[in-house]
Amino acid sequence: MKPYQQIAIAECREPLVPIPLDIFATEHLHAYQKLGAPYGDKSPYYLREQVVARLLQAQQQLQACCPSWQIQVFDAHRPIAVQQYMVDYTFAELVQAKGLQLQELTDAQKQSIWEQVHQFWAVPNVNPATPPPHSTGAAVDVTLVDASGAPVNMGSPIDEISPRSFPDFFADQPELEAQQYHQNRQLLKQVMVSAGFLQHMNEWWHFSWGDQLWAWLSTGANPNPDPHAVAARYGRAEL
Ligand SMILES: C[C@@H](N)C(=O)N[C@H](C)C(=O)O
Ligand SMILES: [Zn+2]
Repeated sequence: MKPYQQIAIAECREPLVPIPLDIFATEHLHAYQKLGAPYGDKSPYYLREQVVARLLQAQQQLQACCPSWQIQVFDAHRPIAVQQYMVDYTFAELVQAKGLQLQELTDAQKQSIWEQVHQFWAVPNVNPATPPPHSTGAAVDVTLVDASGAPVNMGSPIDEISPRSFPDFFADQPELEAQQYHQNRQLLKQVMVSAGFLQHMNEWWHFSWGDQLWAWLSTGANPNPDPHAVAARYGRAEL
C-alpha cells in the first residue's frame, strides 16, 4: 500500500463531466484505446466538474504567457478494467524489452519487473478505500503543444518506465537541450499548480486535484500520515 492510500475519502458526489475537447488539444487517437484497452462505449476524456474548471484555469494561465499554446490532454478518467489492462500491458512490454520470456521468468525477475511497473502505474485495486487515481476523475495526464500545434519537447515520452520520467530529471544537467526540457516541464508544472493541481512524484505529466494523492501531498507527503488531516474529495467514480 502507498502512503497516500491511507488518506480518508469524503466523497463529494460531484459528477464526471466531459472535457471540452474543442478547447484543449488531444492526440488524434487516444493512446490506450489504440492499444485495445477495454473502454467499451466510454470516453477517457471525462473528469470531475471542478477538475475540468481548474484545467481551464491552467490553460488560461498558460495562454497569458504563451498565446495560442494549449494543454494537451493525454489521459483522464480511467476505468479499473483499463488500469488492469495497461498494468498488464506495461509488464509484458518490460519483459519483452529485457529480452525475457513471460513463461520463463524467475520469482525474483517477476518481483523486480512488478516493482518497476508500480513505480509508475497504480495497482488496479477495486477496494473503494484505495482507488487508482485516474478512476476517481481527479487525475489527468497532460503535456503542452505550441501555437503551431506541435508537441513541446519534455525530454521523454509520457509513460516511459525510466528515471527520465521524474519531474526534475533534467534539472542538474548542464547541456542546453536538457535545460530546455527542464524549463518546458517547469512551465507545465507552474500552470497546473497555479490552478491548484499537484504533480506526481515520479511523473512529469501526471497531476491531480482532490484525490488521495493530492490530499497527501498537500499535507506534506508524510510517510505515516494522519488519515483525517485532509480528506480526499473524490473516490472511485464510474461513467
Ligand atoms: C503511468 C501513468 N499513465 C499513470 O497514470 N500513473 C498513475 C500513477 C496511475 O496509474 O494512476
Ligand atoms: Zn496519470
